[in-house]
Order: sequence, then C-alpha cells, then structure tokens
Amino acid sequence: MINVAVAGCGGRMGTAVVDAVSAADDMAVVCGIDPHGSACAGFPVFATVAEALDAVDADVLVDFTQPAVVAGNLAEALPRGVDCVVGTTGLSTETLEALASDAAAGTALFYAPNFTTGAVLMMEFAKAAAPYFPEAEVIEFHHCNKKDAPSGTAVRTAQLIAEARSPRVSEAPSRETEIPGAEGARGALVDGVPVHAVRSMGYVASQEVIFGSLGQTLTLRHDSWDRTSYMPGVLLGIRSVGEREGLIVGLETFMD
Ligand SMILES: NC(=O)C1=CN([C@@H]2O[C@H](COP(=O)(O)OP(=O)(O)OC[C@H]3O[C@@H](n4cnc5c(N)ncnc54)[C@H](OP(=O)(O)O)[C@@H]3O)[C@@H](O)[C@H]2O)C=CC1
Ligand SMILES: O=C(O)C1=N[C@H](C(=O)O)C[C@H](O)C1
Repeated sequence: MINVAVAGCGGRMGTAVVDAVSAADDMAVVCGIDPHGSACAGFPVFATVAEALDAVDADVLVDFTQPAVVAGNLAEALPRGVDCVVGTTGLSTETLEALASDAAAGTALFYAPNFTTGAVLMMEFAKAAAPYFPEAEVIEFHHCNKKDAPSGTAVRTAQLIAEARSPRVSEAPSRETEIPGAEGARGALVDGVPVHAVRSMGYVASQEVIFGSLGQTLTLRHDSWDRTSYMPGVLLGIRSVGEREGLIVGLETFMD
C-alpha cells in the first residue's frame, strides 16, 4: 500500500484526489492538510504539512493547494524523504530545481502542469507543429476562482513551442500595436509566445493553440469538462514517483 497525504484536501482538486486515492486498491489516504479543513471520514486533517508529517507516516505527498504556499509545503516534505506529486501551478522551473536539490537521497519531486492525457497530447502536438508555423498563440480558459494567470499548462505549452520552433521570426504585430489604455491586448509574452487568459463562470479548464502560416491556420483544442479528468494521471504519478529521484516535469515522463 502507498500511504498518501493530500495537501489541499478540502479544495476542488483535493477532494477529487481523496476520492480517487480512496477508491484505488493499492493506496490509501493517511491524512489531509488544509488550514480550514475539518476532519474527513477515515483520516485526520492537519493545518500544516510539518504537523502532518510529524504525526503520520506518509510515502507520498500530493499537493493541490495554491501558488503562494506550495513551495513551503514541498520544503517540509522533500528533506524528510517524502516523494511529492505536485499539481499546484505558478512555480518557476528555478524554484522547482531548488526545492528538488534539497530533497533527501532517493526522493522525487514530480510536477505536472496538467494531469490529463488530452492536455499532454495537445502539448506534444504543439511541439510537433511549431517548426512548421511562424506564428503561434495560446488562449486558455478557466473558472474564475483560479489564482494564477496564465495557467501552468499555457506556460508549459509556450515553453515547448519556443524550444521547438524554427528560427524564423514571427511577423505578427506585438505590443507596439496596442492602443493607449488597452495595454495587454496582444497578450502576455511567454518565451516570445503570446498567451491570453480568459476567466469566466462556466469553464473548468480549456486551451487552444493557434498556429498560422501563409494562408492557413491550425488549431489544437483541449477541454477538461470535469476534474475527474485529472485523476488517472494523478494516480499514475503516485504509483510511479517512488521509483524515481530528483525533479521530474510532465506526465508524459510516465505515460507509455
Ligand atoms: N496540474 C493539474 O493538472 C491541475 C492543477 N491545478 C492547480 O491546483 C491548485 C489547486 O486548485 P484548486 O483545487 O482549484 O484550488 P482550491 O482553492 O479549490 O483548493 C486549494 C486548497 O488548498 C488549501 N490550502 C491553502 N493553503 C494551504 C496549505 N498551506 N496547506 C494545505 N492546503 C492549503 C485551501 O484552503 P483555503 O481555501 O481554506 O485557503 C484550499 O482548500 C491550483 O494551483 C491549480 O492551478 C488544478 C487543476 C489541475
Ligand atoms: O486551476 C485550474 O483549474 C487548473 N490549473 C492547471 C493549470 O494552471 O494549467 C491545470 C488545468 O488547466 C486546471
């Protein structure tokens, strides 16, 4: 059995993780961490990761909390030798690397900006298309309680496009064309790729990647309609992380 501690267990993703882990045969929720969470059926809930890991023997910490607190949670868990499966977005690659470098020997920090197979494939397809299209823009759509913009998935997609694209420079107009009072109209540039963040009631999480070249566009789109879409990827991460060490980024690492 894999003993799993769930940070953010009272949140939108945390409650789905608790349900998915509880339903799996080879793992169990040994505790939750949530500052305002009350005790849930079957396991204790602590206010901090430090309190939880002092009290309970956990193999894996799953973190779906907030950009402002995730680094502190990981800084408690990794030096104690607890493997971490992290979905919380908003951390830079440099911060992830620094956290992983403080991990105990044999301990892994696995971060996936998106745990759905569909979004992973969208990013792979974007990487494949990038060399053939001089223009590329990302539009992401999320529920209006999201605390970070742009999304972790959009940032990762832009990074992958930038790494894969041909040296030909985009001819699309950029910030210099924004009219006074409407700065930001052309989006935020992430590694040179314009990224636009839409926030509205009605969305869970969606993203479009639009590629353009002479006389044609190619649009890739992924939609998460329900948070259950992330759960097979989270369980795969929990099952896989024990065999690894150091920083691992992206669910594709563990997908066949
Ligand atoms: N990688 C992926 O595939 C996905 C990633 N995400 C990311 O996951 C994160 C969580 O999203 P979501 O579930 O919607 O957010 P929620 O706000 O619904 O949940 C976050 C929970 O974390 C709690 N929390 C706050 N501080 C701490 C702390 N120090 N330790 C433990 N728990 C804490 C919050 O409590 P309180 O509200 O009382 O402060 C809340 O219950 C976001 O960063 C989001 O971007 C989301 C979906 C998929
Ligand atoms: O906050 C969310 O909801 C999501 N966050 C992740 C992100 O920032 O990319 C993954 C997914 O888009 C849902």
